[in-house]
Amino acid sequence: MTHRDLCVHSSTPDLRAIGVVVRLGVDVVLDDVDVFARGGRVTALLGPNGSGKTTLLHVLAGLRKPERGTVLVGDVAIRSLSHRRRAQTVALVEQHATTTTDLTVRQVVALGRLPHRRMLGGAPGDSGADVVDTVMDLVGLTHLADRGWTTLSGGERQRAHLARTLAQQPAVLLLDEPTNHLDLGQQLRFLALARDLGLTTVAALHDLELATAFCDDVVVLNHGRVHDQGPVASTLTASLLREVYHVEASLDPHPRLDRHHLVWDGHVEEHS
Ligand SMILES: Nc1ncnc2c1ncn2[C@@H]1O[C@H](COP(=O)(O)OP(=O)(O)OP(=O)(O)O)[C@@H](O)[C@H]1O
Repeated sequence: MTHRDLCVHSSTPDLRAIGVVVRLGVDVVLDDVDVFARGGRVTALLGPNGSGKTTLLHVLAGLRKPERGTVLVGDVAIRSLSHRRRAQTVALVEQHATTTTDLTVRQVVALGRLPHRRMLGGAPGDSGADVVDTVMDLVGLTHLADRGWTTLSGGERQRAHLARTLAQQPAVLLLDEPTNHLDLGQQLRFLALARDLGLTTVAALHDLELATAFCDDVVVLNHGRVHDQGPVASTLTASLLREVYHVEASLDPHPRLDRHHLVWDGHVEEHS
């Protein structure tokens, strides 16, 4: 089994948020948000701290019901699906996912198979052992399969959470700051893997260089609104970076590679 065999869906659907409004306490945290993530592509979800990225990912995953608006996977409203069907369709790797358990790494990854097991009638159905083996190999954790979960380092846990999520075999993969515990090599491997899977992927990232290198499109949030969205290089303009991040920077053509890279002139505005 290879990573290509992991996709059990006949097509990779587009993901759309339409007119999403979320209020937390008295604050409107997402304000009439429209997002389009094209099927099979990797979309970076960018924006300053507190701009609404995690909240939007929870809405996209169907975990949070917006006050207004809807999320469509293909032409199906995500919240119209049963929990089980939703888990087979969309999977979220959380930013601060914690699992305190006595389980081994392999058992934690195997939890991702639960939405695919037959719940009634006694027949265990597909145990998905080959899927679990494949995803553990993909994230480079096979050698730690029998280790206790609590003995893993932060980066190893992050990779195991990705493996558990991939074991769900979703069509849509949502990642909340997936590289924050990873060393440089693991960051590059992780995002290359996410790209190569060919799923509809939305990844909240703070590292604009990684977003530029690995993502096709970007959605930029600011104060709970979509500031702009579209292909990476044409969307992350110097004026957007100034307005949203208050830095003097631009995406310039890379001198050696066939892509853009971030150039920052060293100036940064003080907090007002
Ligand atoms: N339970 C809550 N009650 C009130 N405000 C909340 C609540 N949870 C989150 N917020 C606020 O909602 C806003 C959006 O938070 P969110 O976590 O979605 O932002 P983010 O873009 O993911 O931030 P970061 O980059 O720092 O992780 C923030 O201003 C946050 O303080």
